[in-house]
Parts: sequence; structure tokens; C-alpha cells
Amino acid sequence: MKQVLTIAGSDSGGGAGIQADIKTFQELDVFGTSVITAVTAQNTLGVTDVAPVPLHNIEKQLQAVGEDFEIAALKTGMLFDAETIQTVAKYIKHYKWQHLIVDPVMIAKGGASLLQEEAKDSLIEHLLPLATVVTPNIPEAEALSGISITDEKTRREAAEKILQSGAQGVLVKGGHSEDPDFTEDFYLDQHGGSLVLRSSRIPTKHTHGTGCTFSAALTAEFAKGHSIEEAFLTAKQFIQSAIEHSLNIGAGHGPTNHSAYRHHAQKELIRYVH
Ligand SMILES: Nc1ncnc2c1ncn2[C@@H]1O[C@H](COP(=O)(O)OP(=O)(O)OP(=O)(O)O)[C@@H](O)[C@H]1O
Ligand SMILES: Cc1ncc(COP(=O)(O)O)c(N)n1
Repeated sequence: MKQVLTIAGSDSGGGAGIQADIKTFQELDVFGTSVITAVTAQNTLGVTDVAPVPLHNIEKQLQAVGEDFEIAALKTGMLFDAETIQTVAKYIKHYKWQHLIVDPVMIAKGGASLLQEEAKDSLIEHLLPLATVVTPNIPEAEALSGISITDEKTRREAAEKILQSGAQGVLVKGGHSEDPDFTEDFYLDQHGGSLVLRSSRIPTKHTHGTGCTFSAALTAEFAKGHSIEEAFLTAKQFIQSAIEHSLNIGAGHGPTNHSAYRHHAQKELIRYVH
């Protein structure tokens, strides 16, 4: 069984972060390991506390995984501060881990900061150059590029700017767009290759952890040897099912249903090159 790693924060509410990643890995038949960078006290109503894990312990977790497992693909989620980012980048290079998905988690849906403001530059300088794919949502793509995204043209410009960091590919997720009918995710790579996947927008507030789940699905598919196009398609279908069949758990923004992809037939996605 392929072994994968998530380096991210813990969500006590079980819908995002490490918990979403491990559930997704399990559903997609890969063996999930984890390095926890921060512990959040969180539920569907929001984040009430964030405790960073001591750096020494993060290093020990990275070594424990690196010394014993063959990591076929990995992802990063909430990294919280610049020191953690630099340490994580150091170990990714040390263990020569390939197929890195960087989900540049910055702000939780409820507004809580999951990455210190000054750590953004560190992310661009140290982690993005190692990334196979970086998966910002629209506000994150705007923050990383300094470009405001209002249409397809500015979305591409922002993606091109992010690629200047050295990441091999960028996938701008469309969950935050204002389109009432569709959500569209846009992939662009260093060679100008692009792919857009569009699905119908599901009218629901239960979208807690969609980005984490999506990037974990990409990681699992990369580990199994699939191409970016195949991995992107599976991840988009996985998240579409998870949102469509969400569970109505908690009083706020509920989690998605990580087992929906296994139980329900997939709908056709619209795909085009832009
Ligand atoms: N209402 C929705 N209906 C269908 N797909 C959605 C919806 N909301 C988000 N998605 C999809 O979910 C995935 C994650 O996108 P999104 O832009 O929400 O990421 P995110 O903001 O990083 O997520 P989060 O911060 O909640 O973890 C994308 O594939 C996006 O198209
Ligand atoms: C530990 C952790 N990692 C990531 C997110 C982002 O997910 P969302 O934007 O849906 O709150 C989160 N809330 N918590």
C-alpha cells in the first residue's frame, strides 16, 4: 500500500486539517501518516484556540516518519509560522520527498488566522519551489500573487505570478468565486499546460474542510502514480460527492462527507483548456 504524509494542523471538529486528510487517504486506499504542526480547538462554529506544537517535536515527528516510511506523496496544510515552514522545507529536501502538494492554508472559514502574516514570504521562498502543485483558494491566490482575481484573465495572471516562485504547477480553487451556478478550478503548469474543471455549485453552508479534503485526494492519487490531470479529476469528483452528500453535523459550517465518493455514482464534470 502506498504511504503518504500530511503535515498540517489538527481540527478537533474532525472536518478539516489532519482529520480530513487521514479520512480522505483511507477512502482512497493509501496509508496515511501525519506530522501535526498545531493543535486547534475548533468546531463547526469556529476556532477558539490555536496551540503551535514545539518545533523540536515537529522535527521529531518528521524524523520518525522519514526514517521508517516510504513516502510516495505528501501535502502540507496549516503550518502557522515561518520557523515551521523552514523546518518542513528542510526535511522535505533531506528525505528527498517527491510529489509535494502545498495547500497554502491562511485563514479559516470563520476568519481565524492559521498562518502568521509574516510567514507568507517564507512560504513563497522556502516551500513553493519544492511544490509539484500549490492549491490556493481565491483569497490565498490573491495574497500570494498580489493580484486581485475578478475574471479568467486575472485568475491566469495570478497563477502565472505564483509559478514564478518555482512551483511546478498551481491549481486555483473556485469555491470562493461569486458564480452562483458553478465552481471552477483552474490548473496551470510551468510549461503553459492548463486545465479547467467545472462542476455545479452545491447550495450549502457545509463546506468546512473542502480545501484540505481536495488536496489530500490529490496527494493520494499522486502516490498511486496518476498524472496531474487524472489526480485533479478524481479530487474534484471526490470533493463534489463529499459536499453534495454532506452530513449536517454541528450548528455552523458542517463538515463534508468523506465516504460519499465510495457510495455514490460520480457526475460528469465539465472540462476545458483555458
Ligand atoms: N458549494 C460548492 N459546490 C461544489 N464545489 C465546491 C463548493 N465549494 C467549494 N467547492 C470545491 O471544493 C474545493 C475546495 O475549494 P475552496 O475554494 O472551497 O477551497 P478552500 O477555501 O481552501 O477550502 P477550505 O478553506 O474550506 O478548506 C474546490 O474543488 C471547489 O471547487
Ligand atoms: C487545522 C485546520 N486546517 C485547515 C483549516 C481550513 O479549513 P476551513 O477554511 O474550512 O476552516 C482549518 N479550519 N483547520
